Amino acid sequence: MSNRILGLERPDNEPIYNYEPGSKRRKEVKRQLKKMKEEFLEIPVVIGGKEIKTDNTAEIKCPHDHSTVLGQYHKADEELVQQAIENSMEAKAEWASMDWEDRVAIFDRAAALLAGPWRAKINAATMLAQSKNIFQAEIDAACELIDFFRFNNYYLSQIYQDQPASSETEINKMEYRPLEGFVFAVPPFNFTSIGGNLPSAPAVCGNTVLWKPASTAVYSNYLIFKLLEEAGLPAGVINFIPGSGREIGPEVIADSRLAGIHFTGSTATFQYMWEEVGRNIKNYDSYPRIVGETGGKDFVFAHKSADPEALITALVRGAFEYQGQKCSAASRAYIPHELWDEISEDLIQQVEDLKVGPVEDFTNFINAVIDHKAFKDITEYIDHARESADAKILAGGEYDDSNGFYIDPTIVLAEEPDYKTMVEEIFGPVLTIYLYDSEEYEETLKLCDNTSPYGLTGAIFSKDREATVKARETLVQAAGNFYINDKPTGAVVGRQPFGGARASGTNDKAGSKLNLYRWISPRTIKENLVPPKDYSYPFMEDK
Ligand SMILES: NC(=O)c1ccc[n+]([C@@H]2O[C@H](COP(=O)([O-])OP(=O)(O)OC[C@H]3O[C@@H](n4cnc5c(N)ncnc54)[C@H](O)[C@@H]3O)[C@@H](O)[C@H]2O)c1
Ligand SMILES: N[C@@H](CCC=O)C(=O)O
Repeated sequence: MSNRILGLERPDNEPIYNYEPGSKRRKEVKRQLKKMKEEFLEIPVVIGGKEIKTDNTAEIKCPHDHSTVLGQYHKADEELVQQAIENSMEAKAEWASMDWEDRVAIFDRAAALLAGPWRAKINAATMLAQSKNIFQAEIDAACELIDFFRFNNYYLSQIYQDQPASSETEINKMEYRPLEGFVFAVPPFNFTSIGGNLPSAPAVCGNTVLWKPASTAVYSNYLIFKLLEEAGLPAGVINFIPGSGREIGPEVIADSRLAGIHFTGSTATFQYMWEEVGRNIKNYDSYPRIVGETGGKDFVFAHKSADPEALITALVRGAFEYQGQKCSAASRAYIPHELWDEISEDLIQQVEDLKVGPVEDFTNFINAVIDHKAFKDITEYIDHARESADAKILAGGEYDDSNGFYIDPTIVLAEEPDYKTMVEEIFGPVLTIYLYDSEEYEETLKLCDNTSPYGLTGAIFSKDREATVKARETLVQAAGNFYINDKPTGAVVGRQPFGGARASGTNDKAGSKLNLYRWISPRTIKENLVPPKDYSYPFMEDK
C-alpha cells in the first residue's frame, strides 16, 4: 500500500490457505485446538479498557461436544450498559479528532496481525466454539475479516477524497464527521468476520461503539476484541458488553444518544429493534441510522440447459457448508423433471457421503449446529417433512444430540411449491427441492420470486443465454446477490458486496463504500473569499 494522503491503494483479497496434511499451518491450528481445550478462558465485560467480572456468567461449550467447556463469559447488566454508554461518549472526542491516517493504521495493523500471528488462534476459536471446519473458519474468521479491515480502510480513504468543486472566489469542503452519539453493534453467531466488522466499520469512521456479541460466538468475538486492543485501538472506542440481547437491547436503544444500529441476525430480532427505535423516536438527539442484514430463503434455479455436475456441486456446497447456517445458504431449488432424472441419484449419493463429526477431525465436512435451540428448530422442520403428505425426505433426516448437536444433511422433495420448507428460513442443513415442468420456465421463475418474503441470494444455472437473461430480469428483486452458474454462498469482500432487501435487510452491503456512508454525517463548509457588499441584483439598476 502507498500514499495514504492521496488515498490507499486497493488491497488484494487475503489468500485462502489449504491446511493440507503435514503442513506447518495445519500443525499450528491443531496445536491451538488442543491448547484451547486444555485451558479455560474467562471473558469479562470490557469498558474503557477495564475488565469487569460480574456474578452472572454463562458457560461456553463446543456445539459438537457437550463435555468440552472452553470457558465462561460475564454478562453485562443494566448498570454496566449505562457505564459503557457514558464511557463511549467520553472516548468519542479524542477518537473522532484523531487523524484518519492513524485510525486506519490501527485496522491495518489488526489485519496484519490476523493474517500472521493471530490467524491460527482465531481460526481454532471459531472451529471449537462455533463448530466450523477448518476451511469454513479460514474463509470467515481469517480471510473475510482481514478483507473487511483492509477494504473498509480503502473505501473510507476514497470517501474522504470525494470533495465538492471550489472556485476562485469560494472554497467548498465536505467534512465527513462521525455520527453524533454512539453506535450499537449487534452481530450474529455464524460469522466471526461479521462479529469483527460490525463494530469496526463504524469505529474506523470515527464513531465509538458498544459491541454486544452473540451469546454463542462470544469466544471468538472476544479474541477479535483482544486483537484490536493489541493493534492499538484506544480504550473505550469499542466497549465489549456480552449478555442477553433481550436485556441489553432495550436499554441501549432507549438512550437519547443512540446514533446508529449495526445489526446482522434474524429478521425477527431486527424488526423488534426497529420497532423499539420507532417507539423512542421522539427521544433521540438525531435520527439513528439503522443498518440490518437479516434472514434469507435463498434459491438455486435450474434451467433445463444447466450443466448437471456443476448444479450438483452448487447444491451440495451451497446448501450444506457450515451445516447450512449461512444466511446465503441454498435452501430451496427449482429443477425441471428431465434434469432431475439425470442428477438425483448422484446428488443423493454425494449428500449421503458427506462426513459428519467434530471439527478436530479435518476430514469431516459437516459439524454440529450451533446450540440446542437451533437443533430443536431445525429438527422440527425435518419431522414436519417426514409426516407431511406434501413432502418426502430423499436423503438424511437423522439427527442426534447425545454428544453434540448433529443433524445429517437432509434433502426434502416438496410436492407443493409453497410447502413450509420452501418458504421459511430454516438456517440448518435442509435443502428442499421442487420439480417443475420445463415448459413452464417463466411461470416457475415468477413462482420463485413470490414464494418467500426474503431477497438475499439466489442462483440461476443455465447454458442458454436467453433463459439466463429471463431469470436475471424476472428475479430482479428476489436477491441482492445474484449468481449465474455458481452457488449462492461465499461472497468475497470487494468482489461481490453482500446484502439483500425485502425481509433480508436494508441492503447496505457489508464491506463496501455504501455501508461506510451510513456511519458518517457529512458537513458542507463554504468559505466565501470575496463576500458581496451590495444586496441588489444587476437587473434592478435604473437605466
Ligand atoms: N444478511 C446477512 O448478511 C446475514 C449474515 C449472517 C446471518 N444472518 C442471519 O442471522 C440469523 C442467524 O443469526 P442469529 O441466530 O445469531 O440471529 P439472532 O437474531 O438470534 O441474533 C443476532 C444478534 O441479536 C442479538 N439479539 C437477540 N435479541 C435481541 C434483542 N431483543 N435486542 C438486541 N439484540 C438482540 C443476539 O444476541 C445476537 O447478538 C439468520 O436469520 C441469518 O439469516 C444474516
Ligand atoms: N457473506 C456470506 C454469508 C454471510 C451470512 O451468513 C456468504 O456470501 O456466504
